[in-house]
Amino acid sequence: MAENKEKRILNFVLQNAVRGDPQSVVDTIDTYCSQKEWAMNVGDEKGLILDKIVEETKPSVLLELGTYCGYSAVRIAGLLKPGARLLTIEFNPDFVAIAKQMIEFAGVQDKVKILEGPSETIIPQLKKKHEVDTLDFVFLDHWKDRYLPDTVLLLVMCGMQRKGSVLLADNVICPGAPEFIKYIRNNNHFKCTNFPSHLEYMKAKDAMEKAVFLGPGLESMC
Ligand SMILES: O=C(NC/C=C/[C@H]1O[C@@H](Sc2ccncc2)[C@H](O)[C@@H]1O)c1cc([N+](=O)[O-])cc(O)c1O
Ligand SMILES: [Mg+2]
Repeated sequence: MAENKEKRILNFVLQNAVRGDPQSVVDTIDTYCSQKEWAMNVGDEKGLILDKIVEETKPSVLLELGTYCGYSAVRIAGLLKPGARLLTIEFNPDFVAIAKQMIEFAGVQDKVKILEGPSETIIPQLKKKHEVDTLDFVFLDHWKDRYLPDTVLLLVMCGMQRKGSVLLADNVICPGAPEFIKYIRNNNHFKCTNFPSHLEYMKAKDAMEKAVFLGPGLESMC
């Protein structure tokens, strides 16, 4: 495979991080991407917001959309209680290969399963093929124009959101996900909170949006 930025990030981790230590892998990626080559990891500043929300949610079954190099999968997995599992969807096979090695080096392969393919195909398979009943936590960090359709897909699939399920979306300012924000903030089945921050490794403003599902309510969602 051609040498590319993602391969260089992985090699930097393999040569500089501590095997089996998720925090070391995360810190090493942050060092590389803040000093050598920018990359679209959630990063250290927004990563702390992600950590806090994962820790307070105490999730057992989690879904991530957009694995990329595996930075947030490793970061999240390092916080999970025994038996909790993270499914992460990635459709670019090159990124799947990088993320797989990143996750294995960090020693969290027993907590993380990469599902290769586009979210619109994989989400409808979660229940039957991947034995998902409901999701406790969903991290949206893939193509920004997929945030809304995939959120609706998760809802429509019934039972994919139990009362108290948490959706956390990266980049709601930069690059932005305006249709998703408009929908989720006007949907009275969700309680939304915005977390202002900055674009990873940059000074530009960004934010994350947390949306807690309040349950289907009278007019059932299913
Ligand atoms: O574009 C961004 N993220 C898109 C991420 C995309 C990731 O998800 C899949 S797409 C997919 C599609 C369907 N199903 C699964 C994965 C891609 O192969 C990539 O691994 C982004 C851009 C900036 N930025 O500053 O430009 C900053 C960020 O934090 C970002 O997350
Ligand atoms: Mg992002």
